[in-house]
Amino acid sequence: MIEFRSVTKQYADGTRAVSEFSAVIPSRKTTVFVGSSGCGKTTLLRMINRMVDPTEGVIEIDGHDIAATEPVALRRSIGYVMQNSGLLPHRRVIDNIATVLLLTRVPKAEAHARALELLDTVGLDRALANRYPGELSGGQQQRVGVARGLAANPNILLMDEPFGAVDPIVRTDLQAETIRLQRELDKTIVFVTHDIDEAFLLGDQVIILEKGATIAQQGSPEEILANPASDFVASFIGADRGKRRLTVSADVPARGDDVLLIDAGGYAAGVISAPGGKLASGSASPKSRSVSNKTSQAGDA
Ligand SMILES: Nc1ncnc2c1ncn2[C@@H]1O[C@H](COP(=O)(O)OP(=O)(O)OP(=O)(O)O)[C@@H](O)[C@H]1O
Repeated sequence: MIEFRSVTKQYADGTRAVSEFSAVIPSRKTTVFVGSSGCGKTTLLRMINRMVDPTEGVIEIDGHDIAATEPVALRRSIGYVMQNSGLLPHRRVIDNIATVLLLTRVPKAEAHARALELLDTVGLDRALANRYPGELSGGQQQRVGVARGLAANPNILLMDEPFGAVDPIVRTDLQAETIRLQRELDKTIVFVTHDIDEAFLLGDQVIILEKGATIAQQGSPEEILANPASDFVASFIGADRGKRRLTVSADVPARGDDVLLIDAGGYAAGVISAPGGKLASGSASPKSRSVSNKTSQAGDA
């Protein structure tokens, strides 16, 4: 569990990026910070691994104040995936994935063996191991970025707008992979996005933020959709615009932990079955939770 208690971050130039933020991020679930540009999402995320230190307040991981943990050690123990993958261009895929392991003095042969396993984990062919990042597609690069984030087998994985730069079809694949990985690997994932649909799809807990990382609403997608806490939230989730109709489906019987992915037209794009199920394209199956994002043609101009 990660706990923020009255955390404030004021940068040297006086910008108050985060103001007295308090929240609990449960273990082995996905929590999504979602909000407009500049509201403080990345600052919140980076305070978890001490890339940024708070000005005030306390952040605890499993009851331990992280201020007492040496920043480099903390950073290496927490996976981090960023937009544009952040891969080192002059290092092969296998070396990029193995970076943290090699830094922590894991023998090279062992680090490379683990990197190859991780290619399997993120659904990439091992034949890509010797390529350079520039020889991969954007979606493949992001998968390598996720593999690198997982290399040290961290309990916590931080993901900062990881799919912001890929096209919508690849993005849907990567989102499905993230759900599958969370189920298979049981990590605590903290995910940042400005895309509310992505937040509702991936998040067990969604925290909608306004400027200064002020919490507009915090809850499960179902809770937020059923009861937007304010006009701001209603507007942010698109509930009052007629542009999107976000609905919670109560009429479909639950079966296990299946998740139905619904495309922009409101059709079933696939089903992810638990545990560890693969995406089954086009099959419309019952689900325990679905967040439909039905985009009406008329309102989508
Ligand atoms: N190093 C810094 N020095 C000064 N101000 C900063 C610094 N980093 C971020 N900020 C400011 O803090 C505020 C929050 O930035 P942050 O990057 O956390 O927001 P964000 O919600 O992640 O935005 P985006 O979605 O655009 O990435 C912004 O006003 C930003 O300009």
